[in-house]
Amino acid sequence: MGTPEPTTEAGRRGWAAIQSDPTRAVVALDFDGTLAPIVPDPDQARAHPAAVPVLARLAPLVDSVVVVTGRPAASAVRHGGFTDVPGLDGLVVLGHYGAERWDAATGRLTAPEPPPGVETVRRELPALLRSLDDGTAFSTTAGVTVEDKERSLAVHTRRSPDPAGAQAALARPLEDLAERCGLVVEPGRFVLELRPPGVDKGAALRGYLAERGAAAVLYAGDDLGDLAAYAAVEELRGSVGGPAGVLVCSAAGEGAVAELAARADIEVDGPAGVVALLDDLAKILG
Ligand SMILES: O=P(O)(O)OC[C@H]1O[C@H](O[C@H]2O[C@H](CO)[C@@H](O)[C@H](O)[C@H]2O)[C@H](O)[C@@H](O)[C@@H]1O
Repeated sequence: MGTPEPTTEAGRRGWAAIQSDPTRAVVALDFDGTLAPIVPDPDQARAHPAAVPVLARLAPLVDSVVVVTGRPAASAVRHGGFTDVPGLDGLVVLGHYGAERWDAATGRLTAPEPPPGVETVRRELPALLRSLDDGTAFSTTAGVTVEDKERSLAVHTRRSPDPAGAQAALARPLEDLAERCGLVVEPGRFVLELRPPGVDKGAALRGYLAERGAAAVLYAGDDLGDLAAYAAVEELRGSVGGPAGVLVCSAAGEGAVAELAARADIEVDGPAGVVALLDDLAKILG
């Protein structure tokens, strides 16, 4: 199969800009659902087997590769297998939507202290979930799991008998708890995350592109949290002198986000499709 073509004029300009001056192009990628296939247990997620090899071939051909993720940076590094990879010595991981940063070049992790509201949520969340449990197999909380991300807590419904129904039923009580604790609820693919406000993937990506002086960016994502990065690319590529950009949607699996697909320039079939696209790009640039 041939390389997918961007379907919009702006996307075609972005794709052409990456090829005309790859040394000023940034390849920015979400982790779960984009580099790593979605699995029921977040702790079992791993980068697609071909992801790290293709990134290692692509990174030396472009300005840089950056992973922009809702995971803690250390978690993405661990689950991605990003340490000590020849070719990925300049890799940057922006974790917790940009609140954290890991640099492969130094191995240094910058992770500010979580605000006190996170500890309050940690204390109160179990009782809140118990109060919503009616004791049946189809209870709102059946199969619901909590991922403690240190700076935030994520309530996952993917393993519920009704993932979308459980997510909808939990939204209001979790929003109330988040608000009382000075946090916000970040919705995602069968997940509601209670996290500190003030950062998003759009701001994280903008900051990184400015730091690199990028003339072009490819951004690939699959989840609601990626919409902020999409918005940043859309705004930047529409501004005079701003970097060109191409938006890739990694669309696959239950809970895939229709709005991303609608705004993307290129749609691919999950992490395997992302890897194939990056492989094509590496071949074009190599
Ligand atoms: O920004 P991302 O890298 O896409 O991270 C977003 C969240 O991804 C993870 O949850 C999602 O993937 C899990 C593993 O495949 C899946 O079980 C879950 O249903 C998805 O929502 C991760 O667990 C979260 O911490 C991230 O915020």
